[in-house]
Amino acid sequence: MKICVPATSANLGPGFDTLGLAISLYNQVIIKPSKFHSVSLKGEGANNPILKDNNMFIAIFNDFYHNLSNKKRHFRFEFTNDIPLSRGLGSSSAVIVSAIASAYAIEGIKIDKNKLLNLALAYESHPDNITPAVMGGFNVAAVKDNEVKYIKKNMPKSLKAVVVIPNRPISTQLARKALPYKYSKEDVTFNISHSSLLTAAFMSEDWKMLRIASQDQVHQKYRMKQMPELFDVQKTALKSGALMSTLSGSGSTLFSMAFNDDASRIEKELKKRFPHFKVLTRDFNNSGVTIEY
Ligand SMILES: Nc1ncnc2c1ncn2[C@@H]1O[C@H](COP(=O)(O)OP(=O)(O)O)[C@@H](O)[C@H]1O
Ligand SMILES: N[C@@H](CCOP(=O)(O)O)C(=O)O
Repeated sequence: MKICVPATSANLGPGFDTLGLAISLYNQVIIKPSKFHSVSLKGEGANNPILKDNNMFIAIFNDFYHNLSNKKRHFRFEFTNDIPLSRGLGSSSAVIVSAIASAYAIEGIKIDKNKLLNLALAYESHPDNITPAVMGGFNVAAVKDNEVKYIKKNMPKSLKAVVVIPNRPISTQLARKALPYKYSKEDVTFNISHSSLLTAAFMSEDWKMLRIASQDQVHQKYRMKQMPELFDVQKTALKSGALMSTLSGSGSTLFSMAFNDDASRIEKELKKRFPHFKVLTRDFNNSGVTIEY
């Protein structure tokens, strides 16, 4: 059985805890019945002791598996991770979503994607990564009575994501604590207007509007000053023709969106200016988590 889940970029500037989209960069796990419990890791985090000794995927999988099954079985888990850890590309959401999906799949129980999303919400309270991780595409999401209410739009093939992944992580938990407790009415109004405009721009495919609509006053400046080079990355991406360039989730990745024809020039420029960071160009993902039995 094979589960594949995409990376996600949340917030998209002003849409704090609300907007997110899925990128064609994946974590994959193959699970096989086995005589003993065993784990193999390839790719991101392969040498990280946390993933070997205290793996969040295995813990969540076990929570669900023990509730769903009355059999005592052991498994071999073969992970191939392309989503970097704590870089703002939704690695924790990918783990949560794929672990829950795996526990159902290994028991042969079909799980509706809406149910999967709401189960994932118990592990990550903000819905902006888990929604695109499950559904794919661009999503606007809110939580009401422990349920995610969302609207999805498929991303067109004419656009690409260009991501700049720094060599240092930022923990989402700590980055959330770094934000102010209170905001001025001006900042709140700024974000409501820009987030609404951004959503309308995605829905109507008015891509030229993104540069203005993706501005934010609520989280980026507080987080990016911990890694001031990120301001230069953002400026370089926009100067090279990106439609928008925003801190991906809580960072440290900078996400930019561009027309296909502009993406390779933007990638080249970013690689030249920031040789110590990883720069990737990817399509968007519209299918979300996939399960192969
Ligand atoms: N492939 C993985 N396997 C197991 N746990 C993971 C994996 N990727 C991330 N995690 C867990 O998620 C944490 C990172 O979460 P977080 O700081 O929210 O980063 P991100 O911005 O990438 O979502 C890691 O410290 C680890 O506990
Ligand atoms: N809205 C959240 C998004 C966190 O995304 P991640 O990919 O950094 O986990 C936030 O901004 O805290």
